[in-house]
Amino acid sequence: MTAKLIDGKALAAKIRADMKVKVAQLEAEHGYRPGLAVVLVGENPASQVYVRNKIKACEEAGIRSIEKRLPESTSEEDLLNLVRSLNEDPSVDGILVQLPLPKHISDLKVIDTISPDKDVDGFHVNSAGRLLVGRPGFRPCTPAGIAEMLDSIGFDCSGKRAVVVGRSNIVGKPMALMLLERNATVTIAHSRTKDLPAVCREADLLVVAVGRAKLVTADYVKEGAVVIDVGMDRDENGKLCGDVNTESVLEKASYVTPVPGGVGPMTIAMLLTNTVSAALGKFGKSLN
Ligand SMILES: Nc1nc2c(c(=O)[nH]1)N[C@@H](CN(C=O)c1ccc(C(=O)N[C@@H](CCC(=O)O)C(=O)O)cc1)CN2
Ligand SMILES: [Mg+2]
Repeated sequence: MTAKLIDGKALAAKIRADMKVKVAQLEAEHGYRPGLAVVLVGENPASQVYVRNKIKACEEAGIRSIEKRLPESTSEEDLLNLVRSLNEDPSVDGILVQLPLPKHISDLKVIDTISPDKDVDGFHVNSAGRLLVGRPGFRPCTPAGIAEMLDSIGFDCSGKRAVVVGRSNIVGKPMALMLLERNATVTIAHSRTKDLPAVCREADLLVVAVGRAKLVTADYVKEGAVVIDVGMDRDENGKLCGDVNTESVLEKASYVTPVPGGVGPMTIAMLLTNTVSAALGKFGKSLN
């Protein structure tokens, strides 16, 4: 079998265009435009790129972005106070604090200070709990984007074997819960899993989010499986690549997501979706 690539860039562009329409409708009906606060602490080069792309995506969709750039030396208390002031600001619908934060700041404290109503990253313990018990709430953007990609190829999770490699709070764990919600039989594999290739070969759907360049080769893949690559790594030549050796896997999988141009752009599209959803909520409306 020769796999097809799932074009995340094109799907993200479509979702962003849909959000632009929703924003225009909201403005026409209520004279209100959604606002996203984007908080970046320090000068991590990758974070600067992601934040720039998020702000650009907001602009194109008609979402106001409220940029807050703080120096690396910012104290935890100052950052918490900024988040508290954004919580109180009625023109801010969503608050995004770009991760990773500097070492002297606790990610958890900052995330848990964000008002759950404005938690468009879906990282707050309230959002995580809602996902766990199947209640509506903000879903983390990367797994939500992957769910959209699966819908786009007509992949029905029900009864399928899904293996999620990686157990982070922002990708692996929420992804596993979202697949369970869609009635897949889900395994979470991680660095202590014995015989990882054999576990992965059980999967009809393989989601890899471990941060190890080109770890997954054809030997990990069942014939016809769908392979989702969440990695954002560098190969031996410093070139951007994922956790999946795409070339190797292409011969076995039915679908593979590329890096770049796969899951990454979907993460940003879903951030816009969550922000529009937060703003609609203010007017007693929802996206669907
Ligand atoms: N507050 C958050 N922090 C982080 C998140 C997040 O969702 N919220 N996720 C990642 C980084 N991230 C978004 O913030 C992100 C990473 C990558 C991409 C992306 O589009 N990648 C491109 C390639 C970009 C490049 O050339 O370097 C692609 O895959 O095509 C978007 C968003 C950690 N932090
Ligand atoms: Mg930290």
